[in-house]
Amino acid sequence: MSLPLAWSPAVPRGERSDAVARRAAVEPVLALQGIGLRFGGLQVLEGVDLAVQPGEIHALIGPNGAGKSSLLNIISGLYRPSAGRVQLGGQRFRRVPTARLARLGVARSFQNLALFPGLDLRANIALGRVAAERAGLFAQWLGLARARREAAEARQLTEALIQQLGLAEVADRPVATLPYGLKKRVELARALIARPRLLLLDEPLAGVPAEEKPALAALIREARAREGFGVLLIEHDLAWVLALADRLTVLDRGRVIASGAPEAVRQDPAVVAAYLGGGPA
Ligand SMILES: Nc1ncnc2c1ncn2[C@@H]1O[C@H](COP(=O)(O)OP(=O)(O)OP(=O)(O)O)[C@@H](O)[C@H]1O
Repeated sequence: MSLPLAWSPAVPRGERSDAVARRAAVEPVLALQGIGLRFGGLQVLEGVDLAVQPGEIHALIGPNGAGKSSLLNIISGLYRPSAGRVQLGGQRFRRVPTARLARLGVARSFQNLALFPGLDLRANIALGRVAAERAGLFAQWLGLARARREAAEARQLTEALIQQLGLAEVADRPVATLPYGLKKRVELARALIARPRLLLLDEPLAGVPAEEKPALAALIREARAREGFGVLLIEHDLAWVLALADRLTVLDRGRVIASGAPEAVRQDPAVVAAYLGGGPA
C-alpha cells in the first residue's frame, strides 16, 4: 500500500550541474541533531535529526500539528529548541541568531507573503539583497568602492532574476497589483537574490492557481540546479511534494517517522498509517 496520490505532471527534474556535484562533496548546508521543543507541558518536537545536502530539495511533510512549522522556526531562530543543536554555515547553535541568518547563508520565504505592496517588483527583489550585503550603510553613504561594487552587483542580480523568473513584463508594477502567483515568484526572487546556501520555503505553492504550479515548481528546480543551494520546504500539496523533492522527512507528533527518497517514503507503512489515521495534511 502506498499514499493514495497520483504522481504530479512532470516537472523537469534536470541534471544536477557540475557546480552542484562539486558542492555535494562538502558538508551539509543544514544539520539538525536531536532537536526537541517543549511548550509548557506540550512536547512539540523530540529527537529530530535531519540533514540537507547542497543541491538537494528536501521536503518536510506530516499531518497537521506534526511540528513542521515549529522546526522551520527553530532553523530560522524564531524558536529556541529545548534540546539539540542546529548546524548552519559550519557552525553549531542551540539558538540560531536570527540577525545573522543571511550571513550564515540562509534565506526564507513565508507562508503569508511578506512583500512591500506599494513598492514595485524590482525594489521588492532588491531589498532581499540588503541583509546579505557586506559593506555597511556608512560605507554606502561614503560611496566607498566596495559599497559601489555591491550596489552594481545587486542591480545585476535583480535584473537576472527578473528575467529568469519570467517577471520582465511586470517589473515596474507595484507588487499590490500583481496576481498571487506572480507575487509568489517575487518572493522567491527576493529570497534568491541573497544567493543562499540554504533556502527555506514555507508552502511555496500554497494559493497558487493549479495551472501555474508546474511553472513555479520548475523555476525552483532550475534555480537550485543553477546555484547549487539546498532547499528545505514545507508543502501540503503532496502530489507536488513528490514531484519536487529529492528527499522527504516525515514528522508525526513531533518525531521523524520516515526519511528517504520520495517513492520509498510514499510506501512506508508508518507514513501511510500516519496520514490515513490523521487525514491528509
Ligand atoms: N508558539 C507556540 N506556543 C504553543 N504551542 C505551539 C506554538 N507553536 C506551535 N505550537 C504547537 O506545536 C504543535 C505543532 O505545531 P506546528 O504548527 O509546528 O505543526 P505543523 O506540522 O506545522 O502543522 P500544520 O501542518 O497544521 O501547519 C501544535 O500542537 C501547536 O499548537
